[in-house]
Order: sequence, then C-alpha cells, then structure tokens
Amino acid sequence: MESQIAERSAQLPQLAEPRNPGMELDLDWVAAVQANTSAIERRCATLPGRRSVKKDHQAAWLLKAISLIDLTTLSGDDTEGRVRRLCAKARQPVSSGLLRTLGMEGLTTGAVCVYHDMIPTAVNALEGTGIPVAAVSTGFPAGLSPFRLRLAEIEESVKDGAEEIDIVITRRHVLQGNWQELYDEMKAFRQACGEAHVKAILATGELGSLRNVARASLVCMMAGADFIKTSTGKESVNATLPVSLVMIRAIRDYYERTGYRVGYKPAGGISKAKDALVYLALMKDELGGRWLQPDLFRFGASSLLGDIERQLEHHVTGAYSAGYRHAMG
Ligand SMILES: O=C[C@H](O)COP(=O)(O)O
Repeated sequence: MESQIAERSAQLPQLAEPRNPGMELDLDWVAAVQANTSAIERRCATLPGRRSVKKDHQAAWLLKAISLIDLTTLSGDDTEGRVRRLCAKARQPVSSGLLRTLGMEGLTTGAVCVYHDMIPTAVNALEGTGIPVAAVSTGFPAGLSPFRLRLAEIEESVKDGAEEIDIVITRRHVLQGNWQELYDEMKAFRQACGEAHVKAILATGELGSLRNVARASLVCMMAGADFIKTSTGKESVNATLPVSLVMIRAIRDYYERTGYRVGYKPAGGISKAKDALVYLALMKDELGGRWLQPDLFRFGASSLLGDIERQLEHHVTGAYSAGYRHAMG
C-alpha cells in the first residue's frame, strides 16, 4: 500500500516554470470577457458528486493536497509561539508514524503564510527546510492604506525574508471599471516584489459579479501576477467553486494567448478534506496535471490540514481521532 500511495502522490521534480512577465494592458480583451453565471453554477453544482476517489487513491490525493497548502495564521492575536508551532506543523504535517506507514517521510506543506510582523519568526523556524514564507501585504485585508506605504510594506517583507507576497487589490478599481488603474497598481506591486513571487488577492466576494472576477483576473495576469488568489479569508464570502471556475478559465485563456502559466490559490473557508478533493479534481479537469504542483497551485487554509490528517489516520487505522488532536492547521 505504502509505495503505491507514495508513487501516486509524488511531487514532480522542481519544475522550472518561467515567470509570467505580464503584457501590455489589452482593454479590448478585457471588454470582451464574459461569464455565464447560470452555466457556471450548473457546472459547479455537479462537481462534488462527480468524482469520488476512494481508499488508496483518496489517501494519495490527500497527501498531494498537503503539499499544496499555504499553512496560514492571520489573526490579530498571533504570537511567536503560535507561528513556531505552525512552522513545526508545516515541516511535519502529520504524525511521523502516519508518514512512515504511507511512505511519505519528508512531506511538507507548500508554504507558511503570515502577517509581516511574523516573518522573522517563521523564517527562523523554517530554516533549512526549503519551505517558503509567504506574507500578506499591501494593507491586508482591505488594502486601503496609502499607496506608497503599501509598496514599502512589500519591500520590508521581502527584506525580512518572505519569498512570496500575497497582495490585495483595490476593489474600487474593479467596481468602477478602472482597469488601467488596477493594471498600474498590480504592476507596481509586482515590481516592488523583485524576485519574490506575487499572488494577487482579488477578494472575489467583494467584486459584485463573476464577470468582474474574470476581468480582474485577466488584468492582474497582464500586469505580471504569478498567482491569482480568491480571497483574504476575511470577506463574508470567500473561495467558492463558481469563482474558482471563472478564475481557472481566465488562467487557461491567458496561457493559450501568451504561453505563460499563472498559478491559482483558492483561499478562505476551505477546511474539509472532501472540499479539497473537489478543488483538485476541478484543476485537473480544467487545466491538467501540471497545475497540481506547488509552483502553480496552493490552498490558502488555516484549518484544512487538521481534517486531512484525521482522514488519513482513518485510512490507516480505521478509526477517527478527535478533532482537538489536530488543532493546529
Ligand atoms: O489566505 C488564507 C486565508 O486567510 C485562510 O482562510 P481560512 O482561515 O478560512 O482557512
């Protein structure tokens, strides 16, 4: 069982994907973008029941999901102790016994995601592991602080060791159709990131329509986003399947037009292993297996790992452990 599961969930060797350099803002393309809400909702309604993976296949997919998690803590009461515990969990996401049984020793999460203040603690705790630290930035979650401060925040986070920066866009630019302003803002954020990869958080729950989500996705990719991400986790509606389908299809259109692969990060409210499996199936259906590697897909999640660990434990022992045993992550 072990070697088969490990084989199925194995990560490909580090792939050298060229970074999306962006392109000129193409307003005709943006204007032409449509999103057929009822068709999208119909397609999404069929997704959860459509692909059910069982037993060893399910365990393999859950292990894959772990490798794709940006293990996150974004609370006002975060402490160094909590961040160190989170990093310990990122280094060893499930118990060593389980990992040994499943033949997956050495498995880690994709990254750890924290506020700026916690970067040094996380960098320290992850030293030597190769697990990157992602920092939310630009006045997260509302993104309404003065523009020069938002740029300075990115620069400070990169200086402190964040290798990935999750920026928030100005929702007003989308709601008012100011595509040039959105493009310029995103481009400046990307520039301030330098070598650090930039994830553009659209806060889709605040964009008013799926068409706006599609257009904002496209503009951020044109401006050089490495990833597009649904939500901060602080909006009243966060990651959903319809929003994901729209963003994933925008990624596909951008790839077909430019040849550059942009990553996708659904975030906020994804806390169940079965939901994670639906997202992975959707990615595979719409974009193919290449998009199931950590350089092109992440879950932004604070509590998903705990449920995945419970499901894996059940797979191995036949019994569910109490949720509180997996409290962190
Ligand atoms: O970017 C990550 C999100 O803030 C995590 O949201 P969550 O706490 O609902 O999992």
